[in-house]
Amino acid sequence: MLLKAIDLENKINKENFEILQELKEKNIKVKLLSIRVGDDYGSILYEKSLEKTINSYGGEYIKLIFNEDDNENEIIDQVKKYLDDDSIGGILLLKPFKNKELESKLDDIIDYKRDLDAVNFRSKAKIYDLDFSGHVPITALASLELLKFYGYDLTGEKCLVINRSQVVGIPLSLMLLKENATVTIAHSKSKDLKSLIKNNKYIFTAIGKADFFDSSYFNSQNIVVDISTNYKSGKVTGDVLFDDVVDKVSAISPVPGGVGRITKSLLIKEILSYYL
Ligand SMILES: Nc1nc(=O)c2c([nH]1)NC[C@@H]1CN(c3ccc(C(=O)N[C@@H](CCC(=O)O)C(=O)O)cc3)C=[N+]21
Repeated sequence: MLLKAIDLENKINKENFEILQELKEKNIKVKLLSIRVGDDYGSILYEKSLEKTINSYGGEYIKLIFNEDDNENEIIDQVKKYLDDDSIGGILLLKPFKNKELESKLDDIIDYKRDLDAVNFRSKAKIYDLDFSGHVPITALASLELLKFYGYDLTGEKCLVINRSQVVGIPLSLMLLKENATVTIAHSKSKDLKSLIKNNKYIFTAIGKADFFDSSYFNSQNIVVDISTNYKSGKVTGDVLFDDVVDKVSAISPVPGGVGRITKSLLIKEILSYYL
């Protein structure tokens, strides 16, 4: 089965437009601030996707872009200036980038209420507590929502998460735990990914290597959620060599047209809630 985004995306977008109508009546304009340091491909793609969407909502997209070697204090000062503007309903710090010290400082100046991807220490503490009532990392949420939309119940199921980042692997693993799944976390240094994949039913991958997993990795029980957006030969592609794998597995989400599209719609949903 193909776990495509379109029906769930339409459902979320419909709800979003209804909220937007309410906001328009109150003369409220939606404003999103994103911060990028460096030139990560997925981040640039996300920016383009968000820009189009925010514009279609008549909102405003404020995009801050810095180089990896820009002065750290200047970056922080610039960001702080925008944070004073409380007409901005959501703040997104795009990841990954190299400077971890700067990343951590930026994470924690983003205030909790507008912390769309739950990077601030208070947001993270709630997630650690398996309390997902505030903002949660949207890509992780999108992966889970896509499966739920197609009726999958993760209770007691073996799930393998191939990623250990703050915005994908860690929060997704905790969200899966909350769904009563049995979770294994793998990463770039994991040995024998093949047998790990064969020993699990649900495979969530965000290793960021274009077309890395061919059909030899999977069996007919696997349900594959491809979270990555990589670039290869002028095209957007996931971690899974889709054409080779699609007929072998039980279900797979495509890239593009899968998790990324849900992520974008859910981000809009999250930011709209600030203004209600
Ligand atoms: N803090 C943080 N949170 C993120 O969620 C995050 C991030 N940093 N850094 C970069 C990656 C990448 N990412 C995408 C989300 C949606 C699309 C998207 O809209 N994709 C569409 C369109 C792609 C196209 O233009 O073909 C699709 O897959 O169908 C792409 C990429 C979020 N990321």
